[in-house]
Amino acid sequence: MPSITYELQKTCPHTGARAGLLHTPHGTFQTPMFMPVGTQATVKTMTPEELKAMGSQVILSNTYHLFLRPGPELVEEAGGLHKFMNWDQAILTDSGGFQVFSLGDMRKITEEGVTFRSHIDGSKQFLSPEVATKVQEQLGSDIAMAFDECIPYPADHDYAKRSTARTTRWAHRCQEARKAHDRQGMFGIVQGGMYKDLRKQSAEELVAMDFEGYSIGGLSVGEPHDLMNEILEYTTPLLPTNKARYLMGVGTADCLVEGVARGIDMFDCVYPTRVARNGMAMTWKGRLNIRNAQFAHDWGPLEEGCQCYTCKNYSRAYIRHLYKAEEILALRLVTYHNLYFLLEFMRQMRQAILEDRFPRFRMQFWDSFKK
Ligand SMILES: Nc1nc2c(CCNCC3CCCC3)c3[nH]c(NCCc4ccccc4)nc3cc2c(=O)[nH]1
Ligand SMILES: [Zn+2]
Repeated sequence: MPSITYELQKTCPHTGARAGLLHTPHGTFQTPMFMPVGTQATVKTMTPEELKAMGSQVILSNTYHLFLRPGPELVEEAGGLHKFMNWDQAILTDSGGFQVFSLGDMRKITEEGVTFRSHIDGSKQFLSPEVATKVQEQLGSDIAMAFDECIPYPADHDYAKRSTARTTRWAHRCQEARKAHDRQGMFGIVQGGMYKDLRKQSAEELVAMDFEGYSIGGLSVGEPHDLMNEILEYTTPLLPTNKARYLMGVGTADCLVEGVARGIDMFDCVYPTRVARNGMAMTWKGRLNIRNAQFAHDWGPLEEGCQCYTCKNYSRAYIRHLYKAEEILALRLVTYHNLYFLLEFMRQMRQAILEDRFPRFRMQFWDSFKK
């Protein structure tokens, strides 16, 4: 019995949207689901209790960052990530590919793997399918990601073809290197750039390797939303319906609703937590920067009707004051609201799918969402 199983509950008859459950060794979570990002073994400014209170059931952490600091050995000594950070629900770790490739010219890619300089102390480091697989086993996440190259945008067909073929060979090496199938699942990551022929080949070859789930990588890398949706529309149906699909790096309401409409079950993004630290609050009508002078005398909540801890206890005027005074509580209150907003957004989409009214939900969203 694999450690990760997806249970399909309902598919929307008009779109590709679906609702389901993902069963993991650390509990089951509902899909579609947004996964808050905890890069360095913490979702910045939030405690595990607050994350649970807002309904978060799965969080992300990262091989790249934890490999460099504090090192997988220390986390292993703690008994794994769950014990280290006191989180007893599901954890998904990214394989570090994306972060290394975002280092730009501080890295060198070969068939063997990637050598790069640590962004912390400039030391020479090496990541490969084997190293990334071992580190994720030491971290003890419930879901690990295969080690891949996220192809930049734009990229020509020849580069995308060669890179995707290497990512497929790397995926096979990850499968070969795994030793913890019983307690850790691994997702294959579909690449192929913006080329449908390469997406098809990547998906088919990864599906043949029988991963516990599949990510669609190489998107949300600066391409227009229409192009992302076109690639999603083409690629998702190539993946098995009895396994979860995870779109990496997507975390704004407009992209989430279109990803759900095309059959995506899981999403992650640093966006809600990152922009919160800059005063940006996410709302059903778009986003607002609370530091703006227009909110100085605004005694209402960040968002009318929001049931989150922040909106039930604090005014826009107070939160604006906290930002102006550079008070740490400001970061916590907007982070809480942004994560709650996205989790609530996913809950409402899931409910709409289960009640056969997702197309109406999607239309109403677009009617009220201003860019
Ligand atoms: N392995 C892998 N990871 C990818 C990621 C990282 C996903 N979050 C990982 C977490 C683990 C820890 C850190 C993040 C991506 N993130 C994005 N877009 C984010 C765009 C964005 C960036 C900043 C703000 C807003 C949007 N595209 C991605 C593609 C890939 C990919 O192909 N392969
Ligand atoms: Zn709120």
